[in-house]
Amino acid sequence: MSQDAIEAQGLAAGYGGREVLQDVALTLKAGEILCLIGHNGAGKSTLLRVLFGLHRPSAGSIRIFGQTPGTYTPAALGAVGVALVPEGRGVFPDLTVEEIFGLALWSAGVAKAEQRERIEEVLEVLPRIKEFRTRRAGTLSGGQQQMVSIGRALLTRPKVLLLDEPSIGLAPKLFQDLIRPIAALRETRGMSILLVEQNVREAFAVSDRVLVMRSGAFIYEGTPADLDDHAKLMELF
Ligand SMILES: Nc1ncnc2c1ncn2[C@@H]1O[C@H](COP(=O)(O)OP(=O)(O)OP(=O)(O)O)[C@@H](O)[C@H]1O
Repeated sequence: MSQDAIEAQGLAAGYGGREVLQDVALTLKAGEILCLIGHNGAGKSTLLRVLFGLHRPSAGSIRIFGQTPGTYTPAALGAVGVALVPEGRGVFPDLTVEEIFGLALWSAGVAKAEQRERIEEVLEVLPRIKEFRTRRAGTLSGGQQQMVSIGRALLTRPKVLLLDEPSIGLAPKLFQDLIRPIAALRETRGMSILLVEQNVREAFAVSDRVLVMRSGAFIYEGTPADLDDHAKLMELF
């Protein structure tokens, strides 16, 4: 039985008859940080949505730790330890950070007695959330909202984290401060991370492997060091 975190074969998906992903095969190894890059519209978000059961593929198969969940829905994926942090943060602006976390724990069915422990765990990874935990999300900066969005995903103790362009709207230093503690969860918890990013410098610094997508298919696979050559990267991107 495969112990890869995600193993997808022959994935195809699109919108209204227009194919966006074509015959995509992807393996995310257990405990690996895999960076997915590509130009706008290449299909990266569509792939994450397919992997998280938000968009139904027209062909292909997906296994999570060697198993195919009975129903391939976000709830079923959440139950086997997959979490998605979508592009654009998606935090409810009128709720406080504590309320957002409370809602996430409630929807994940975490018993009241365990909720505090889960929140403390997240605050250990992202301690700066403590500074603004009683504030409404709509009043927070982009970086703070991104922290809340990732923190909310961590509350479910995911084994596999799908991150869709967490650097959007963040200064490079802020993104570095955010991504490094998340990447460290690979070491401390064996978490596997699929990171879609445009901020190549910071993303490569934490990644084991890189996939480049163009027009719905992978055109290159290598290590961050292989892509150190700026000209090569530009040619692929
Ligand atoms: N809900 C949708 N309905 C119709 N077309 C869509 C939808 N979402 C995405 N698309 C189209 O699918 C293609 C791939 O989009 P996708 O968002 O997956 O790319 P991406 O690589 O994540 O790009 P970006 O970096 O801009 O987010 C694009 O042509 C986009 O316009």
